[in-house]
Amino acid sequence: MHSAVPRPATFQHSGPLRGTIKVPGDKSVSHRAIMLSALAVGESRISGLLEGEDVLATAAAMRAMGAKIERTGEGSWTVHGVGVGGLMQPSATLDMGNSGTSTRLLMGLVSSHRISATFIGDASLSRRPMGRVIDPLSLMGAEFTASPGGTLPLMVRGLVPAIPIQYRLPVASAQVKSAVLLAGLNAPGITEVIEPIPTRDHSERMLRGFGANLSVELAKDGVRHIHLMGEAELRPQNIEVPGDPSSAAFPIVAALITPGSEVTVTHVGMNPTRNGIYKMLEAMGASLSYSNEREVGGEPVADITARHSILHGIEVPPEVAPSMIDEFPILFVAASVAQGRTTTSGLDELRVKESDRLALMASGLHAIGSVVTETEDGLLIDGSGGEPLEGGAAIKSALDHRIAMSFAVAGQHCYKGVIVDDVTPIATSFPSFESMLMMLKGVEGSSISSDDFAHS
Ligand SMILES: O=C(O)C1=C[C@@H](OP(=O)(O)O)[C@@H](O)[C@H](O)C1
Ligand SMILES: C=C(OP(=O)(O)O)C(=O)O
Repeated sequence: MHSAVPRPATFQHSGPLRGTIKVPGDKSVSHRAIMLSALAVGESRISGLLEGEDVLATAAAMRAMGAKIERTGEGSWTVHGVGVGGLMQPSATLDMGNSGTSTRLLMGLVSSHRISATFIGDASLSRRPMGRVIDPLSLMGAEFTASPGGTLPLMVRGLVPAIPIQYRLPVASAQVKSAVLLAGLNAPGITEVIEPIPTRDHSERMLRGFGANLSVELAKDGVRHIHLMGEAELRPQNIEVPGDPSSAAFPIVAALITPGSEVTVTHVGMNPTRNGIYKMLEAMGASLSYSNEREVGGEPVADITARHSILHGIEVPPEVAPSMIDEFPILFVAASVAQGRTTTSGLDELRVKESDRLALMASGLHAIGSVVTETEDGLLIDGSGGEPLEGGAAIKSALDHRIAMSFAVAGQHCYKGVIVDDVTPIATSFPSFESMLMMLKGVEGSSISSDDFAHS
């Protein structure tokens, strides 16, 4: 897990950002690739895996439950699965670090195996609500002993045979959907998840790719019904993980707000359940172009070119939220330098991520001179109209990688730069973020720390 020693860094404005980069593999797809490979019978090969701390926590947990997982090269991994139903009793607690996805999806897997597991995590993860997965998994027969408020540390005891259920998601969450489906893999009969608001569908795509009997029916009212036949036998696969659209959003917004910039990010996942940020940036006037559109590992991908653009404020429709749920922090940065007001609502979920992202973005943007109003479920931002913000403030990243990266990008548009008090959380999802930013800025020696370039 990431070092307990905080590392501050200063991010200054620069000349144009230029270049072509590839961002690391998609975090959601990487977690699922490890988990499903570990449940297949035989050897799967994964390329382009995100080697960030969150995914490494998933890999360590699957190893502790019997899968053989090896790194064979940069981003290249082989996994010998144990078969659905074959997970073994872990001998120690499972440390999930900072990762909500690892925790919730693995709680699902353990729930339908004859094993028990204790999950622990860092201070941020230990505050996040697990009741949303405890509820359906209890209906499937698993037993839980959780900390007050349904938080970590918690213990799960699985049941075999688990009870297949029909479950309507009370919250738009791909993690809850996936936890139920993964538990359903080893339950006799059909597990059905009813999804009133669509969320990222990587689990559905990949389960089908591994040979599970899964169907999705779109009812007349637009509600998705996902059926999975349990006691599945998964066949090993070769999986290529697309680049993470959530990570790509940071260099893309940096290019959009920095005069003279042109940046291309290749091989970016363009799954329609994930690309809301790009749609909203375009609605704000962003110059984005897409090329080399193709399919990789069952997911659409494209190369995206972003050119500096005059952005204007918009009203973000709340129904777009699930398709860009992790991108609001960086959207707020774009909004803070746009012309006019950007309005967001329906974002209660942002309060239970790695941090309360509404509160932290509001206070941080205010501290660097942006005009922000925090509401119960969103932010209203009156942009600077392209003028740089004052900057100069020290921002708390609060164990939240996306807060750290958002303010690193905001530093690009501040007279006095931005100090991020701790950039170590960035390693959970985008370990090469700082060197990538320096490369685009044209700063020599991409391994020097951002403290160094701040004074160069
Ligand atoms: O299923 C996933 O891989 C994820 C789902 C989302 O969480 P919720 O399910 O809590 O919305 C997202 O915020 C997270 O980064 C990854
Ligand atoms: C919310 C996130 O991840 P997780 O829930 O897996 O911690 C994220 O990556 O922004």
